[in-house]
Amino acid sequence: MTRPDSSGGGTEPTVRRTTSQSVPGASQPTDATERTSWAGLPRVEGNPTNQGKEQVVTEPVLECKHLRKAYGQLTAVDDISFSIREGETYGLLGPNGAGKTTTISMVVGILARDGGEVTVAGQPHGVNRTATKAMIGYVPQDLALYPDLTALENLRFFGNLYGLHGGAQKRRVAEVVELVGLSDRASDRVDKFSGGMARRLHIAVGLLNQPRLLILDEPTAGVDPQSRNAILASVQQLAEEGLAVLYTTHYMEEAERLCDRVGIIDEGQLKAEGTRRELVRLVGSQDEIVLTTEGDPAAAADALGKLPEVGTLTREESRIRLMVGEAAPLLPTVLAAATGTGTTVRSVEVRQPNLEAVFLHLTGKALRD
Ligand SMILES: Nc1ncnc2c1ncn2[C@@H]1O[C@H](COP(=O)(O)OP(=O)(O)OP(=O)(O)O)[C@@H](O)[C@H]1O
Repeated sequence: MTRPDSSGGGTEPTVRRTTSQSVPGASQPTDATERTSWAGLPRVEGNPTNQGKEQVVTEPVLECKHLRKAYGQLTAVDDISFSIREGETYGLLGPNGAGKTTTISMVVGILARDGGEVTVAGQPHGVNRTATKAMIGYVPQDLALYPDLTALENLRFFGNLYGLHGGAQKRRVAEVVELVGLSDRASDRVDKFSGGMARRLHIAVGLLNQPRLLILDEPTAGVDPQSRNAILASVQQLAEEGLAVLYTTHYMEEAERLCDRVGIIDEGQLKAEGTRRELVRLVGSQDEIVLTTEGDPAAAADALGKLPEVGTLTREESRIRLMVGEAAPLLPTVLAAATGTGTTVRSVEVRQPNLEAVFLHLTGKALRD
């Protein structure tokens, strides 16, 4: 399922194509209301990118400008800029070796950058900046848990490192355990956990310090579908409650399901950035409607071909394929035209262009090459 975005409504796509394409800033919020966020911070309702989500008027929680990192002759990150606002989930989507981990390592402040700037909540951030690091929760790709301790013992250990003690620690540990859905396994040793449960605990550790920015590096790599769903649901909930989330993945489906905006990264460069709809517009693709009919498919195809909204139409026996702009609002018209000829429509399938197609378009290769 893809979350709605605010790029519809007949407006032109705002994706700019440059070396690194970007959608600047996104639209300004209109309906701001104060409330308290999950992180305990005052926040303003609203999200710059999603209709149906809340809009935000604060400055970006994270702003990266012209990040650059080379390993010897290899430029692993080449002039990458992006920003993330409160309540927004930003996905870095790219294949293995694209530069995702190098980028987020600089954002976290565990890798010195060769160039560029990072600000967290408006403050300069870097390897030696503890004040801004305290606002970040980082969940690295490799698990950093003690297998012979229970989940609770792990959380208490990391809580102590964060300076959380006594009642505050107890409350926070209970909150994060609940949030990742591990309350009933909290007293079990981690070496008894499935890979997915350990990943969820790993996220809980990253949340202990009530971060404003949560950074997750491929958190679903190698986990079972149930844990994957639990992880995605937790991340979604956290973003809804006000966290800014930076999420790297090479799974297109996750980027589509979870992220308000996606940056497509390849060979160290941000090739494009925007909402799913904005990115898909780059390809210029149309939705495809496939009807399986019974009765007189030729007559149905004839009637459908006369609809002004229908572009290319092809028919293979009882299957009729139509290329249209946006399929959803057109379905009643399409069905009425087909059945108006006395033809029965057995099934309707809508296929939308996806980020895989965008990636192919921008880089000339498949995401999973
Ligand atoms: N410490 C290092 N020394 C030398 N080269 C490195 C180092 N770390 C990463 N690289 C190289 O930099 C490039 C980007 O790597 P990076 O790990 O950032 O990619 P990634 O998109 O996170 O990939 P993955 O999904 O496999 O983690 C790759 O070519 C990688 O081999």
